[in-house]
Amino acid sequence: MQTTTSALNPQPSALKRDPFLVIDNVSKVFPTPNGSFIALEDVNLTVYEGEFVCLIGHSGCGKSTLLNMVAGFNKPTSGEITLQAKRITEPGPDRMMVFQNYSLLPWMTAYENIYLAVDAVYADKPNSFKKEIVEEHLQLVGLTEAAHKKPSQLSGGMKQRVAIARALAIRPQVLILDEPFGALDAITKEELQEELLAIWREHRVTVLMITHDIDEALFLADRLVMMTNGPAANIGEVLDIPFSRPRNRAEIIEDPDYYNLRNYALDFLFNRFAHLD
Ligand SMILES: Nc1ncnc2c1ncn2[C@@H]1O[C@H](COP(=O)(O)OP(=O)(O)OP(=O)(O)O)[C@@H](O)[C@H]1O
Repeated sequence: MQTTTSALNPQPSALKRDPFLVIDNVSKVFPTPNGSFIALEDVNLTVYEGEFVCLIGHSGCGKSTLLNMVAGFNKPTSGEITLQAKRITEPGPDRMMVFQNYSLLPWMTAYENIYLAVDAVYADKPNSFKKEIVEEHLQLVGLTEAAHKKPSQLSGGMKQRVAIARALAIRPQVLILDEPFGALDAITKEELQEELLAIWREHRVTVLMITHDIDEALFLADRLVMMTNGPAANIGEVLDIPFSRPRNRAEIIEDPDYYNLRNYALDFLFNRFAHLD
């Protein structure tokens, strides 16, 4: 069942808008040698245009399975996912995904990695147009100087900046991030969180992001979707994150609501839906 904690938070203005991305009664069953495995059951979520939504839940609860279906890599066994009322059945340039492991082509430079994606989507546009997009997005993530370096010559944070620039260069409507900062050190992670918020503010792209870090979710998200444990996982609760934007990390952690929300999410994960193993 999906609820919103009205005691802690006011109704977000987002709820008055038209639905943008709708996950409607979605279940996912995987065939396995031991029979069917129900990963997700009856998942419902409505996301509004321009929202930043984080998903949290224990390892193996089905977060990636859910976002892979939004990306179109996988199909629901039952139910449907729609973007602007159009059913998602396959991957498309309107939804771009960024993974924890960067997934850059190692033999290509940062520039070439982004160019390849831009070229695939804007094949019939002139070269000058495509080059301009690549340069604009390298600049957006502060990598103009490193444009001609290959992934092996880039730090983890730089590689993830390239991956984010590549995804945004396609100008998606939805940016899907699967634990994008999970492999980064704490300082780089905070820097990239700030950059992501600045980019999101400017592009007004709708973001769905998996994280294992409650503080990261509280800093970034408009809403935090908390998933129950699998098998047959679904959405346990959705927390509205009320902090005004632009957000300032130092101010947020001074806010008593921050600790109320943090404790609420911790209680959900480690008491109410503790991982038994
Ligand atoms: N192709 C598949 N075949 C069978 N089972 C699968 C398949 N893909 C995922 N699963 C199972 O579905 C469940 C959800 O997996 P998923 O990767 O979505 O979890 P997650 O919440 O993203 O985990 P993590 O946080 O560790 O990345 C797990 O039990 C997993 O073993």
